Amino acid sequence: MLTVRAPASSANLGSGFDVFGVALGVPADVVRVERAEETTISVTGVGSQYIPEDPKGNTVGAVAEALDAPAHIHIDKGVRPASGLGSSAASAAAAAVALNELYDRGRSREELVHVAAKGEAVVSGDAHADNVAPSILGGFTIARDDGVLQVDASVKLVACLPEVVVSTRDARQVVPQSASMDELVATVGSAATLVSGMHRDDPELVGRGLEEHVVTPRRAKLVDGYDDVKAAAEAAGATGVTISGAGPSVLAVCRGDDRRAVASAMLSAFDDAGVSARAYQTEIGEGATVYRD
Ligand SMILES: Nc1ncnc2c1ncn2[C@@H]1O[C@H](COP(=O)(O)OP(=O)(O)O)[C@@H](O)[C@H]1O
Ligand SMILES: N[C@@H](CCOP(=O)(O)O)C(=O)O
Repeated sequence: MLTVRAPASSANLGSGFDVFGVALGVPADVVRVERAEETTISVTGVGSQYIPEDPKGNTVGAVAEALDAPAHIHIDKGVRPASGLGSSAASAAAAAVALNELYDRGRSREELVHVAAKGEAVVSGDAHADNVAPSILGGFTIARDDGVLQVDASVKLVACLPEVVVSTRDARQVVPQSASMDELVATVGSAATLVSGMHRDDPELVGRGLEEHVVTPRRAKLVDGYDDVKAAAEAAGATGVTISGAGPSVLAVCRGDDRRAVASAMLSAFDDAGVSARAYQTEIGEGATVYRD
């Protein structure tokens, strides 16, 4: 028997749609695996009533199949589903790391990113790796078709999760199929600024690098109160604000001391919009951790 904790993640970071991601210090999923003749799944924790236990509908089922590693898999959800905090990915990441160990498959962590991404295809229709990469490797990640780059960045964050549900599958429907050259140039400028900031642990550069005008404005319309929450976070000291993943969570980059004020301002702004929310005062964190029994 083996237990793995894999963290929530925030994908896109504005300018890195389907490419950038960061692991969050909290929250996290905890997955426990035990060898079995065939795969069975049980789920407890936050939002577990909305998560299928049929291996064909759960991200961890696809992971067990890809690794040819049948097991009883228990998922204790800390990351609410349909949150924009990589909930489905956290389970897939934890299962990939756990089953690789349990069956001694010898896959590297980079290889496991692609295994776990197969789980994401089950729920969103796309094997996007921008959540599973940070959940497995930790830090800031750049997921490309030809591999993953990882930076052990240290930046303070607030992730504010409103009590509304946005499914990644639905939020992918509003992504435009094309962008203008001006938009491309602006996005490249932001993405380069953000990567530079991650290498320097610089919240000013990372915050500026979140700016993006193609996908984010369309997704923002799916989150009641987004514009006011963003303005409130910036007024309280956030260096940049964007939609976390496909939403509805909103991510704010903070200087060290500002997290409490930023979290409180975001919660008040959601409240003014009639939306209950909770805020995680967190930071870029570690990847999946293995606990042996
Ligand atoms: N292990 C899992 N954890 C969370 N959600 C899962 C899991 N397996 C399947 N799902 C389904 O995935 C959907 C949530 O995933 P997604 O929309 O990508 O949200 P998130 O942004 O939080 O990852 C829900 O429909 C949920 O039932
Ligand atoms: N790149 C994906 C990321 C989805 O993240 P999630 O946390 O909302 O699952 C997208 O933007 O669709």
